[in-house]
Parts: sequence; C-alpha cells; structure tokens
Amino acid sequence: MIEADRLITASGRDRDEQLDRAIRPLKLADYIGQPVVREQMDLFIRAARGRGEALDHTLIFGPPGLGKTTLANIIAQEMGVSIKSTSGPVLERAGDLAALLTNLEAGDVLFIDEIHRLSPVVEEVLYPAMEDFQLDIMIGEGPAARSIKLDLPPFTLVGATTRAGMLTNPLRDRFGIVQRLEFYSTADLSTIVARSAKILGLPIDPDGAFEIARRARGTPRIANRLLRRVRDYAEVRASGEISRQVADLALNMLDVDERGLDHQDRRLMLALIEKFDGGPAGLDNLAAAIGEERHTIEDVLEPYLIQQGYIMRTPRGRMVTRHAYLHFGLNLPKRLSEGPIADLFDSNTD
Ligand SMILES: Nc1ncnc2c1ncn2[C@@H]1O[C@H](COP(=O)(O)OP(=O)(O)OP(=O)(O)O)[C@@H](O)[C@H]1O
Ligand SMILES: [Mg+2]
Repeated sequence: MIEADRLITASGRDRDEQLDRAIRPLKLADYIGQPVVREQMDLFIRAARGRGEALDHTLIFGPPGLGKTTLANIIAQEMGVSIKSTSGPVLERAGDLAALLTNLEAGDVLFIDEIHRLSPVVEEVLYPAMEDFQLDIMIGEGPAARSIKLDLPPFTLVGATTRAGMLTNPLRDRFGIVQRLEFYSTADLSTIVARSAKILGLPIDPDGAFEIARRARGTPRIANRLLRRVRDYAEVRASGEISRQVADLALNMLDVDERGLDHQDRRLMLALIEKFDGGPAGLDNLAAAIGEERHTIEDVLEPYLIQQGYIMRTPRGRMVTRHAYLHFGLNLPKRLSEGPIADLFDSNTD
C-alpha cells in the first residue's frame, strides 16, 4: 500500500509508534484543541463519576490521526476504570465479543476501533449488551445448540470510526454521546508540536513549531511525525535546533509543500485537473486514475482537501475548485473564471 511510504500519512502503523506512545496525552487537560469535545466530555465524565455510574456509550468520529484512540484512553483514565481495546475487523464471531464483554468489570470501557467494520452477527450481540447490559448468545450448533442469557456489569462502549455514515442506524442510536473531531487549528497544532518537542527533549523555537504546525494537514499525528523528521534534518544538516528556517528547509526536502500538501494530495488534484477536466469524476474512476484505493481517497486524502476548499464533493463526483488551479499556478478554465459559477467559488473562498 502506497500509504506506508507517505510521510504525512495519518495512519499510525509504523516504527514511530513507540515515540507516539510517549507523547500521547493521558489526561483531558493535556488533550489540546477540540474545545467543544473537551468541555462536553469533562462535564459528562464529572457527572457520571459523581453519580457513581458508568459513562454513557460514546461514539467518536473523525478522519485518521485526529485523536480518537487518544480520547478513548483518556475517557477510561478520567473515569478511573480499565479499558479493553479491540477493533471491528478483529471481532469475527459473536463469541469473540462475548469473551470480551464477560471479562469487563463494572464501569469499564470497551473500546472498539473501526466500529463501522463490525460483522452483522457481532453487531446483533452488541445491541442488547449496550441497551440492557444483557448478553444473549447461541452456543453450539444443530440439536445441541442453546441460547444463553447473562447479565453484564454496566460498562461504557466507546466506538471510533472515520465514517459515521457507515454505521447502521440501530448501532448509532445506541450511543448516548456522539463526538465529532475536527481538523485542528495551526495554533493548537503549534501547542501540540511544542509539547511533543519538550517531552522528546528537542530544542525548538515558537516559529519552528508554527512552521511544522502550519504544514501538518490539521492533524496531530502528522504534526508529531513531521517534528521527528525535521529533528533528523536539524541534527544532521544544522545545529540541532529547530528554527523556522530549518523546519522550512526540512519540509521542502521532504516534499511537503507550503500548504502542507504532499505528492499524494497533489496527484489527486492534478488527476482531476488533467484527466477529468477538473471533474466531476466518480470516486472509482478517480481511484483507478491515481492507483489508489477508493477508501484511501475517502478516508485519508479528500477530507482535508475538501475542508481546505481544494476539491468538492458533488452528486456527480469530485471536482476541483479554483483554489486547486491557483495552488499549481495554472490558468483557470473558463467555467471557473467567468459567470455565475465563478462567483459561487469566490464566495466560498477561505
Ligand atoms: N488533542 C490532542 N492533543 C495532543 N496530541 C494529540 C491529540 N490528539 C491526537 N494527538 C496525538 O496524535 C496521535 C494520533 O492520535 P490517535 O492515534 O488518537 O488518532 P486516531 O484518531 O485514533 O487515528 P486513527 O483513525 O488512525 O486510528 C497521538 O499519538 C497523539 O500523540
Ligand atoms: Mg486510532
């Protein structure tokens, strides 16, 4: 998968994972940005603790690397309970989930990552477990098969997904708390970079932190990863200190451009411009054109490009906006440079 060699990939499966653990915040107070989420969770957690109850089931959604897993762990930590973690694709059979559920203590958090990928049989077991803390499961097959019902301790299911739209309605309806994570502001990412640098013992000045933050695609995981690569550059090619200039040189060398876009982002936008006349292009055609998987475009690439106003999702497919042409220093095609559509784009800018 191309994603693996992508410097600014938001996925977390690489050798930097250990460092990630060291800088992952453990308390709500250290969870930077996301003011609405933080305020609400602080309130809900205090209330549940005050009543001595389990926190309501919580669904966290948002693009990769924005802090879903981090928040799930913080919830358990702040509630003062244990967390058991699994993920949708790992839970193949109903029994896998039953084993986890019967091992929970009162108030514990069961964290299911990629919850949109649960199999229907497992989901069926989850419904009564979430709603009534009841386990209702068939064991055995044929004439020996029997159904068992068990009471479960009250627990909190925390589900994470990059795609809330892919959850079934009955599952979504069983979450009392739903939190949507947004891309981070440059100011918040600067704070995250400065905090990580401090933990890793790296000398960095505020302008250096800002330069990394500005080019991190609104994503803490990318900000932390860029910080580590800039550190490599600073140690080998400079004095070790991360200034704005060092960050800038390092990020240019790493092919992360002025706006934080990398070759995959550029490839996607250029394919739309060059192969589809700016679009609209259907997702499958676009995926084939850049040799990428459909879900990588949907989950990883396009959310940030859409948020930044480079591309749009329309009923007929993806289209680039004038920002994309301007980003590459290309002349605007007629449809974007005159007429009512051009005005429409103008009013959409920044
Ligand atoms: N609010 C935050 N404040 C500080 N650091 C953060 C915050 N959110 C995330 N991070 C950092 O970003 C890294 C990635 O976050 P996390 O693994 O929680 O993302 P995720 O949303 O679960 O991603 P994925 O969809 O790939 O599972 C964490 O290791 C943590 O260091
Ligand atoms: Mg995660």
